[in-house]
Amino acid sequence: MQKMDIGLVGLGVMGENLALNLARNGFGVCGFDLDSAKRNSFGQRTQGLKAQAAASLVDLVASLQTPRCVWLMVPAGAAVDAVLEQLSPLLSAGDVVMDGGNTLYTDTQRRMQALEGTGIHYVGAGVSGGEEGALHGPALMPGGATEAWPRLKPMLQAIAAKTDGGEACCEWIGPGGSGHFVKMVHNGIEYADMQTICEAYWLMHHLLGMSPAEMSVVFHEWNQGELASYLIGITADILAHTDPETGSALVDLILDTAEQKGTGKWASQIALDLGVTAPTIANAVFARTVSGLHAERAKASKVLPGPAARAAGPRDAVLGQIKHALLASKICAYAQGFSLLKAADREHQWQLPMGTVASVWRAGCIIRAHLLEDIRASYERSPDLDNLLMDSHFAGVMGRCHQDLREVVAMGALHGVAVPSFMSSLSYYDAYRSARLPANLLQAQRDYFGAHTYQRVDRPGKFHTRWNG
Ligand SMILES: NC(=O)C1=CN([C@@H]2O[C@H](COP(=O)(O)OP(=O)(O)OC[C@H]3O[C@@H](n4cnc5c(N)ncnc54)[C@H](OP(=O)(O)O)[C@@H]3O)[C@@H](O)[C@H]2O)C=CC1
Ligand SMILES: O=C(CO)[C@H](O)[C@H](O)COP(=O)(O)O
Repeated sequence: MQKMDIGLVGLGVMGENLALNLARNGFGVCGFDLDSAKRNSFGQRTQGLKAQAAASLVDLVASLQTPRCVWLMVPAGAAVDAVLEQLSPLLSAGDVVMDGGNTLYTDTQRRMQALEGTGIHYVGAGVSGGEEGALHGPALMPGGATEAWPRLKPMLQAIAAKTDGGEACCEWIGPGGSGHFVKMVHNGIEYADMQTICEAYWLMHHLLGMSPAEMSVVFHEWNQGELASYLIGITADILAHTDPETGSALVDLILDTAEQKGTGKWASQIALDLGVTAPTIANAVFARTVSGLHAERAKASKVLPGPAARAAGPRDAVLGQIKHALLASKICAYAQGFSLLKAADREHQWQLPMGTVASVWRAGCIIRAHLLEDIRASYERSPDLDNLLMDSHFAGVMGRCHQDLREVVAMGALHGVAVPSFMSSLSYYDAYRSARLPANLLQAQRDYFGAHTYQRVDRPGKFHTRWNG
């Protein structure tokens, strides 16, 4: 029997579509899922293609050409460990295992260590693009055992999304857990991007009294210019969608409680661990957590005073300001994400290719956006850029947009509309561009109560003062 090129474990939303994508690109795929219904569905969907469903992991391994290549697309966490426990004894030195789930990068590092000495090449790959992307072209961010790359490269680059210039959105990221780290940062930016768009929508609703259909037209228009991105595009589609049963805009009927699987939280936690300032990303996570307090918020809305939102200025002028605020906030979120990459790179010595990361995110993934080409170009100009905001192009855009970001944050504050992402982006921007901050007073406070010492601006050394003596 003809051997297959790759085995795919986990035939859920992503796994089945990735397997189909591989098969359509001419690679032989053997799929396995614990759920027999999913195995049967896979068999049906791949009829006529070089693909088959295996009844067990043993059968899947037996179906593969050597050195074998197995792609895991099961839920992150315990399921990956469970699969590896059964799978690794069936494999030999030289075989490749790639986990494409949203795995915490330290788990990937732990699994790599556990496989040390077996000769199995372990890879942690970021995969983005959702169901559609998996089928038609995801962005792929593989990292881990470099020996695996020659084996994976032809398959992954064939199925990956392509930019308008035909470049595959899949490149080798680096060693260790770097592929999964990059995907986690992608998701942190995704959280920030989504929350900022939600705040723009909410301001249009409260301050301009716009209907979802009217907003859809605006988002559609914005999607033609420098804000062009997948998330702006799907927002335009969502706002135009009518519920067939009630005739209302479907978005108005959705419960305002956001769920999360953890990647944005990890990005924020790791930013704190690495001492990276990432408030737009962290506030996007907090915006989801406060949305979860549905019943409490309902009570508080009747007790806690605040201004009532009312009409704010001429529609076109306010929309122009919100558009600029969105762009400025988006740039701040990317700046924070790339700072996180830079800090992790320093910590782990991964030699992360920043321009390549931006390049891989240009198509296929959820944060794909017009602006990623500019980010790629800025890291090409200055690979060691301290902060994306310091690139001349982005400094110019911020110069053009920061005043409108201020106006929009002020509007939110004055009208009692919560805009945590806009606000934190502005504070991030203002803090970063301040040659002096009030941390001198903070150091004095620390020294006052805890004799923690401080440094002076006029002479070297560490100093302590008896402040109340
Ligand atoms: N959905 C998305 O847009 C994206 C998801 N991801 C990540 O990809 C991974 C998979 O996501 P997704 O496809 O959405 O998840 P699904 O839940 O749709 O699919 C996972 C599949 O794995 C199966 N499975 C679980 N344990 C095992 C096991 N031990 N052996 C074999 N199969 C198993 C599940 O079966 P059963 O249901 O019976 O448990 C299920 O069919 C996750 O880590 C996710 O975070 C990454 C990018 C985008
Ligand atoms: O990785 C993804 C996209 O890039 C997944 O869709 C992920 O599940 C989104 O995260 P969350 O469920 O926390 O919103």
